Amino acid sequence: MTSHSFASGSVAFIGGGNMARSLIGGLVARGVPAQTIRVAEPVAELRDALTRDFGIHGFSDNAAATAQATTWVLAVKPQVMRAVCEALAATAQATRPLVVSIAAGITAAQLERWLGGDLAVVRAMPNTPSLLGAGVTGLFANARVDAAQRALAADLLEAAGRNVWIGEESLMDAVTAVSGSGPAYVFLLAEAMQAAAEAEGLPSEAARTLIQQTLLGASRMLIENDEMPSELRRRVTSPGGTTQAAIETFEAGGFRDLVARAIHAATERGRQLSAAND
Ligand SMILES: NC(=O)C1=CN([C@@H]2O[C@H](COP(=O)(O)OP(=O)(O)OC[C@H]3O[C@@H](n4cnc5c(N)ncnc54)[C@H](O)[C@@H]3O)[C@@H](O)[C@H]2O)C=CC1
Ligand SMILES: O=C(O)[C@@H]1CCC=N1
Repeated sequence: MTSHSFASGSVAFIGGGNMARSLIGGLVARGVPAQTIRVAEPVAELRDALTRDFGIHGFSDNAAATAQATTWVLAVKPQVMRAVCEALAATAQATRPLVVSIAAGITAAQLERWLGGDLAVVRAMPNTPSLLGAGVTGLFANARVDAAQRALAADLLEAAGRNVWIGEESLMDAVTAVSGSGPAYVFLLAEAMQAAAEAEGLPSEAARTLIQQTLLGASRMLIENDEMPSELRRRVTSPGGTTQAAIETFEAGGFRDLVARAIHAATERGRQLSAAND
């Protein structure tokens, strides 16, 4: 951690599911003292696993978890966010924490309103590679977030990977559609490649290794070569060769348009989640 550690206060996670687990694991791995991390999770097995694996404090009650915390991370599903916030409004008004939400769709204004108003809110959109410290998080801060709180939120999410600050909140639904959901698109590609490889006669295990290492190697080239994807693709594509045959098939099938429509659908769903759970 940098100088903005939570040693002066503590961080309370509300909801101890998949994403909270990834973020908590990242914080502990980066040396944040476990005794400064609290989690409220109603499912006893999940709560016990978090306290056992990371040595953090577990609570079944949200109010108890937040009572001593200067930073709250709201990590419940969008569908329960309003009820969770409204039940914590009195505590929020009494203690004025920095509120960080990772929920898809739910806006900073909604969170502020449900928590009683006039609060510093950071909306964050991490992704599951956070578990490995290889995540990326889009962050938006409302006007009440000061420089120290901004640094605190950045530290919190940097434990999970890289951060990208977004100036306009309306773009957070596009962030969600690109990087929040994005790992699933890569996994879908891996599933489709696996099925196609087996259809061509490759043994399952051999195909698995070929696909895993291809996705890893291509991702590393995207980052480490720092060249446009189109240029990297050009170098794989010999004229009249095998790659060209595949790429022409993708293009003829409307691959780019399909990706655009998928990301648009995810962006729209983010907006709908905001309206549906208001
Ligand atoms: N899974 C992902 O890839 C990502 C998820 N998100 C967001 O993170 C949030 C959580 O998602 P996941 O971790 O995937 O879901 P999850 O279902 O694994 O975790 C949510 C947890 O909240 C607990 N919970 C339910 N009601 C509660 C309450 N009243 N008080 C406290 N805890 C309660 C549940 O028992 C569950 O363990 C969602 O809002 C989602 O939009 C954001 C980025 C990526
Ligand atoms: O699918 C979802 O709604 C969440 C948000 C981004 C990834 N998972």
